[in-house]
Amino acid sequence: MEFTPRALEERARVLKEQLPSLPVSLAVVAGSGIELVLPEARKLLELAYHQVFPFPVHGLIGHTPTLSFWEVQGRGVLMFHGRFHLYQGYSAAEVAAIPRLAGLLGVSTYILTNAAGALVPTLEPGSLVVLADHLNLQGANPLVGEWGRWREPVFPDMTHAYDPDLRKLALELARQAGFAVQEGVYAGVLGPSYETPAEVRMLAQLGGTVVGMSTVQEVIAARHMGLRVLGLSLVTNYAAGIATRPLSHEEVLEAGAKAQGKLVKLLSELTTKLVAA
Ligand SMILES: O=P(O)(O)O[C@@H]1C[C@H](O)[C@@H](CO)O1
Ligand SMILES: Nc1nc2[nH]cnc2c(=O)[nH]1
Repeated sequence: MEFTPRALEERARVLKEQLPSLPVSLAVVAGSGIELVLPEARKLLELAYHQVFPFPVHGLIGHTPTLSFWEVQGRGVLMFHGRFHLYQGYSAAEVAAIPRLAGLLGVSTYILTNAAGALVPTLEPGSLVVLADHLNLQGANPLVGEWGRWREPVFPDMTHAYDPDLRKLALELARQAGFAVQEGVYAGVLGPSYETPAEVRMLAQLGGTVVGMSTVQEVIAARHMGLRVLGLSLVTNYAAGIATRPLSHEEVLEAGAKAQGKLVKLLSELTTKLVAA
């Protein structure tokens, strides 16, 4: 069955009845190998994605597809553990379902994390990139067709897709959490094969700092919903041709696990600051 705006609106209405009745202002999305918890908050509810989204959900190693609901200072925070990717066969509308659902549930700020490869040799694995912009090279856009007509604006401006104030705050808190951190541009490709060395050189020449297979569809949909966006790329590996060994998803997951402590600290500080704002 086709996934329509009506189906998502109906699911949001049902979820609102199931979720604790706290004002929700923030959603956080965990990328590959990134396990997120909020040590100083209370987890009130956890739902498997098949209970959350009105389309068939199939998993991927490195993602536990659940939505958890946390209470932080009397406010609700949604944590999406795992995302949908085009390369898994999901449509652009399905990939964009997370920010759209978050928006329908009352979220105003959307924080996404992802695992990405470094396009420049100076960016070491384990470091963090606060996204300042992106290149959508996936050949898709979640606003094509009826989803684009679903709400205004039909032609959303993407000049400040990644919120400048959130970027500043994230840079400061990431340093405090112990990350080597810089701003950069995310090159979003389709995958699932990793790049060739020639493609990596091209992406760097196009202005990319990191490369990954997610994020851009979500960010376009989030901006269309009027959400403020913060994008954080954990550099899990050097991209092909810069890397001295073959790339693997296992290496990506390992790097996520290694950075877990710092990421949890950063996300915890960020959510505390943002719910209080
Ligand atoms: O969901 P993210 O962008 O974190 O996942 C990245 C891209 C691929 O799914 C995978 C490649 O190893 O990691
Ligand atoms: N496309 C792509 N996605 C990634 N996700 C984590 N590392 C990489 C990479 O090097 N390339």
